[in-house]
Order: sequence, then structure tokens, then C-alpha cells
Amino acid sequence: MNYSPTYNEVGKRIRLSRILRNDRAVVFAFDHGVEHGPSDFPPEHVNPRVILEKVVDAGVDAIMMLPGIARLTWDIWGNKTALIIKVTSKTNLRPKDERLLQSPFGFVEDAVALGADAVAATVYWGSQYEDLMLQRWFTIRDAAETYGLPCLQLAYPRGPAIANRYDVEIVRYGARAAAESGADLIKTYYTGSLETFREVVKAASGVPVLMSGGPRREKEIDFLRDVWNVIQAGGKGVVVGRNVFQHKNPKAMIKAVKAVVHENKTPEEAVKLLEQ
Ligand SMILES: O=P(O)(O)OC[C@H]1O[C@](O)(COP(=O)(O)O)[C@@H](O)[C@@H]1O
Repeated sequence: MNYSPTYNEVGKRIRLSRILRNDRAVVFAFDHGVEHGPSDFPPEHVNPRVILEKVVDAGVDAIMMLPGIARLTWDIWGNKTALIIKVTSKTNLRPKDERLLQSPFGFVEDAVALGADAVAATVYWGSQYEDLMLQRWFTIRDAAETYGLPCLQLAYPRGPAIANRYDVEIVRYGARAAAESGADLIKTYYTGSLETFREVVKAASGVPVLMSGGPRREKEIDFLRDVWNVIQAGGKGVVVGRNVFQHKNPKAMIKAVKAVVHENKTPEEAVKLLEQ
């Protein structure tokens, strides 16, 4: 008997294919306005329309942002890139010990209304608020499932018992926990080498893993090498913010990252796109 997929399964598959193009993705992370504050942006990129125009022109596959900014910039990304709506966030205005918790920042229904291809939510594995974040994760995932929306989990291990959040044992634990919690896409930290990131991919048990860009690298080639290692390790791409919007030429940076992720160019070949 032929198995017919459910409506949700069809919806998730189609939406996921808009983000993972030929099984790879370059996603622009743009939720920093809340998570870090406007001080994260160089003056010319405080205006979201300016930086989004650049990354859309550069052909980024998807943009991850909070509902409010998506609403204010729809004419720039609409029908041009895939859209991932993050529905959790937190500010650094909070008391320090409350920053390991992300609060609801919109609803899955907002993502549906905006025409999103996925929702995203953060889980700080190891946080003293892990239990609360998991309750929120499963509520989000449950609603997303109903609407046929894939769920990207920002699986960020951090908490009082975690000395080094980038250690492979910690990162791969978070990736495995993300897979076990039903994430359709996992975004997590780079572990510093191809070999260690391969362990993260294995722990993710077949769920696509995307590297979180992290703080801006001094040299672009170093970032491109990290991306290249992630791809060689079986990762499916990158979700990058600061290494693009803090760069003097975000368009060229997106194109260089795409060259590594989608065209299998080496970092040395890709970095030439920044010298043009
Ligand atoms: O690791 P931090 O400082 O909490 O940064 C979280 C930020 O990093 C991201 O996960 C990825 O963006 P970056 O490429 O700038 O690291 C953002 O989505 C998020 O706002």
C-alpha cells in the first residue's frame, strides 16, 4: 500500500527544502537587536533595511529574525529568501543570573502569518532554567508541528556546571539533546576543528547541523576555514550574524561563505571574493 504523507509532513518537507538548498544552507542571523542590543551593529547597519538589502542582494538562502523586524522589512526579503522566525529571546538588560533563560518573543502563529518557512527557539542546555526552556520548546514544537513548520533549535549549552561551552563533549551533548527533543534543524557552536565537529554531527543522529557564526573573527579566512571544516565534518552550513553585519562588505562576505557552503570552494579560493 502506498504511504501518503500527512499534510504537516508535506508542509515541513517543502519548507525545509526552501532553507536547505541542495542539502546546504547559508542563513543570516539577525536577532541580535534584542539578544545583544543595537550596540552589536556598526552605525551603518543599525537600520535593518540597509543590512537586509545587502544580504538579500548577495543571495543568502534564509534570514532568521524576530517577528517585529520581519514585519518592518517584509518588502526587502519577501519572495526573495526563506524566512525563519525566532520566537524566543532575551536582553542583556536583565539581571546577570536571568540571562540564561529565553522568554517567549512571539508565537508560532506569528511565523505562520508572516509566511515563515521555519520557527527557531533557543535552549540553553545546562542552564538553571533548562526545565522552563524545555517546557517552552515543546510548546513551540507542538504548535509548529500542527502548522507543518520545521523547528530550528539553537542548542546552546551554557550554565553553572559548564566550564567551557565550546568543548566537544558539551557541544555534542547539546546536539544530541536537541535531536532527542525533536529539532528538525540544529544550530550550535563550532568546536574548533573538523575532527571534533564530526563528533557533533554524529551525536545529532541525522538531524542537519548548522554552525553558529560566533563572535567576529579578526581575519575572514579564519571564519571561512571554520565554515569549510564544518562542511567537511558533515555539517550542512552556517547561521551567521556578526561575521557578516560587522564586516565592511557584508555582500562579499555572504558570497564568500556561499562559495564554501554551496560551491565547495576552499577558504583560500573563497577569500578572493573579498579582495575584488
Ligand atoms: O552566543 P551569544 O553571544 O549568546 O550570541 C547569540 C547570537 O548568536 C547567534 O546565535 C548567531 O549569530 P552570530 O553569528 O553573530 O553568533 C544569534 O542568533 C544570536 O543572537
